[in-house]
Amino acid sequence: MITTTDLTKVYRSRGREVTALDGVSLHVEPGEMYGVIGRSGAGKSTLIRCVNLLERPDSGTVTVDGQDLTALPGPRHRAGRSLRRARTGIGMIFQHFNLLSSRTVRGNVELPLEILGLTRRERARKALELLDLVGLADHAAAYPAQLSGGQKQRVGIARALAGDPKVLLSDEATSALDPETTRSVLGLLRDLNKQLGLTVLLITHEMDVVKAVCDSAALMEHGRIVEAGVVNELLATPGSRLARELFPVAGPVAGDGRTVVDVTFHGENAGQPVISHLARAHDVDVSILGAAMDTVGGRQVGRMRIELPGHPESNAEALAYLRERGLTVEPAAREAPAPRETPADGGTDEDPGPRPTDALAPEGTR
Ligand SMILES: Nc1ncnc2c1ncn2[C@@H]1O[C@H](COP(=O)(O)OP(=O)(O)OP(=O)(O)O)[C@@H](O)[C@H]1O
Repeated sequence: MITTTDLTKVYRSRGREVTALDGVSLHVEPGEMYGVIGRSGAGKSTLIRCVNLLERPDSGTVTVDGQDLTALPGPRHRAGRSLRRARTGIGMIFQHFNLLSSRTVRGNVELPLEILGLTRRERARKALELLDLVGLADHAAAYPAQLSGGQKQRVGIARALAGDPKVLLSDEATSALDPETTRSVLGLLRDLNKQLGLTVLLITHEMDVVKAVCDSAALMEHGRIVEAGVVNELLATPGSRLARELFPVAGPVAGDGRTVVDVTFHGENAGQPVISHLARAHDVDVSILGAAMDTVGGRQVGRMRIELPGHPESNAEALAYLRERGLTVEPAAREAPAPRETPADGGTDEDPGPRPTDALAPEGTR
């Protein structure tokens, strides 16, 4: 549904050049919720703004619903008619909602409908239908200042859906909201994704957002996608940075005469008492050093750091037993280093690593 090929974008200001996108290729399947995660300055906003050509890439292509938007004619800083038409199929929501304070809730949702040329009566009907969809029909006459943040974002979502888009772009839409409101707005996005078959591309710096709603995800650093894939598959991929970021497990890593491994449970095996079976079948004492369990896409997933006495070679059979049961087993690594500061070797012994839940928080918010 969305494909970007080798996108590059360099900003030039006051003699300085900043490469915001450095060859970004991304593919979002129809009906998918796809999260792009990365730290501040990674290039996420630039990427999402290139998808609807609010920002024109220097090179590369953007195809949405089979149409190459980069090939559509238009002066450099103004969209041509064909691009404007294509954009009605792409809704967008923003971190700070971008509502007009002088218009009522209904007036805000009607704005794109006015631009689309609907009659007054059609606009009113459609706006109320959209407000009903986001659970705000009874606030149609209110002004944005009278709404909570979550309600404002719901208005933003209703407005974004005015052109019956197939694609919704979400630019940090929950970053200004508290955790509970975040959950409810993400729940709404998930419902709309299912109900309308809406493809959602969202950018975020919060792993919890990816965990809560994304089918697929990409990790972005310095204008590049460094890892991408289906979240459930990444969780089963040894060495996956995203898996480590999604389920960080604390605890000491391997030392003398000990085997310390990170085990990822996913799919069927998440509910099985595999560790106690391991202890019995191999007559081995298993210590659990750390664990993180959660639900991804409605399925229980988790990671656990376990320690077995003896060297890894002496535990080869026990580790094979876990792998045979479909678990991903890999040598315990330090918690995933924050992307921006990642040293090539993954950290030093002195480096305690980032805290588990905020590894990707923008600087200044931690
Ligand atoms: N209009 C601009 N002019 C100059 N530099 C820019 C412009 N927009 C973005 N940049 C720079 O491009 C890089 C990528 O910025 P971008 O906003 O895309 O990152 P981001 O991952 O979305 O970060 P944030 O979450 O802080 O917005 C940054 O170094 C930023 O300073």
